[in-house]
Amino acid sequence: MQAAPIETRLIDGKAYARRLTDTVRDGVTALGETHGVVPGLAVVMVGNNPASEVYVRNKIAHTEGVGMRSVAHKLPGSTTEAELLAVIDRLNRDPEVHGILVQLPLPRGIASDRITRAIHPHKDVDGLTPENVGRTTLGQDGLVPCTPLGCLLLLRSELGTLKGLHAVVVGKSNLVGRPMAQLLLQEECTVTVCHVATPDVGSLACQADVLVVATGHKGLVRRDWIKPGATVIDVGITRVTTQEGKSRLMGDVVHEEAMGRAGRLTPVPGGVGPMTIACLLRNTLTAAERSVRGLQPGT
Ligand SMILES: Nc1nc2c(c(=O)[nH]1)N[C@@H](CN(C=O)c1ccc(C(=O)N[C@@H](CCC(=O)O)C(=O)O)cc1)CN2
Ligand SMILES: [Mg+2]
Repeated sequence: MQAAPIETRLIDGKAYARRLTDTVRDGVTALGETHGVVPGLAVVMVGNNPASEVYVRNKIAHTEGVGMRSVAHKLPGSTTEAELLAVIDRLNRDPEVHGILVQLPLPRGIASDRITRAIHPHKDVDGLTPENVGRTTLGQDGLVPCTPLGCLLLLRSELGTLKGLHAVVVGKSNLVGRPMAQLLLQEECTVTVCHVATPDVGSLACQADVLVVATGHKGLVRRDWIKPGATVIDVGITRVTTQEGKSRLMGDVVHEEAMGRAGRLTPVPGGVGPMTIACLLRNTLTAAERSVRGLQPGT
C-alpha cells in the first residue's frame, strides 16, 4: 500500500530572520539609550571572491540597517598573514569595535586557524576561536557560529523541544557541521555525524527525525535519504548556471524530491542563509552588551 502523501511545510527563513533582526534593532536602540553605546562590527575580507563580496556587502548593509556601526577592511589578495594579523590586533584593541569577523574562505597561503585564533574571544562574533568552540562544546555561554545558531533557532521555533530526537548532521566543517552537532547534543538529541569518509550516508540519513545537511555538494540528498515526515535543514548553497544561461542557487537537497517526503524543509535560497546574517547581528549585539555590562563569560 502506498504511504499517504505528506504535505511538506517550507520553513520561511527570511521571515524568521526579519523577526530576529527586528529584535536586534530594538536591543541596539536600548543599548544606546541606557549606555550611549553603538555596537560596532568590523568585517575583514581578503581578496575578491565574488560570493564573499556579496555576503560582505549584505552583512554591512544589515549591520547598518539595525543601527550598528560597521567598519569594513577590504584587503588585497596579496595581503600576508602578518599584515592580516596586524589588522586584527588593531581591531582587538579598538574599544568601538565589539565584533570582528574575517570572511571565509581566505586566500591560499593564509592559515585561517592562525587568523581565527588571533581574534579576541569576546569579539569573536563568528564563534570560531578555540575558546568559543570550547564553550559551545561544553554548553557554556559564549558566542556560537552564526549558521548553526540560525539552524537551531529555526528548529526550536518549528518543533519546540528537540529532546530525544535523532539528529543526523551531514558534514563536519568547523563553520557548520561540528558546532551544529554540539548544539543538537546540548538539546539532548541523539546525534549522528556523517562526513566524506562515512560509508552509505543515506542509510543513516534516512533514520533522522532532524536532518541537517552542510556539504556543499548540490543535490546530494535524494528522496530515499529522507525519513517520511522528517525536518530537513539544507545548509548548502551552490550557484549554478541553467541551460537557459540563468544563474540560480541550489542546495544539498534535491528540493523536488524532498517535497512530499519531508515534514518540514528549508528552501535554498530563503532558508538558512538569511538566518546566518541575522545571527551575526544577534552575536554582535550580545558582544556589545556583555562588554558594556562587564558580563564577559569566563571573566
Ligand atoms: N566568516 C564567515 N565566513 C563565512 C560564513 C560565516 O558564517 N562566517 N558563512 C558562509 C557565507 N555566508 C556568510 O558569510 C553566508 C552565506 C549565505 C547567505 C545568504 O543569505 N544566502 C541567501 C542567498 C544569497 C545569494 O543570493 O547569494 C539565501 O540562502 O537565501 C548569507 C551568508 C561562508 N563564509
Ligand atoms: Mg551559511
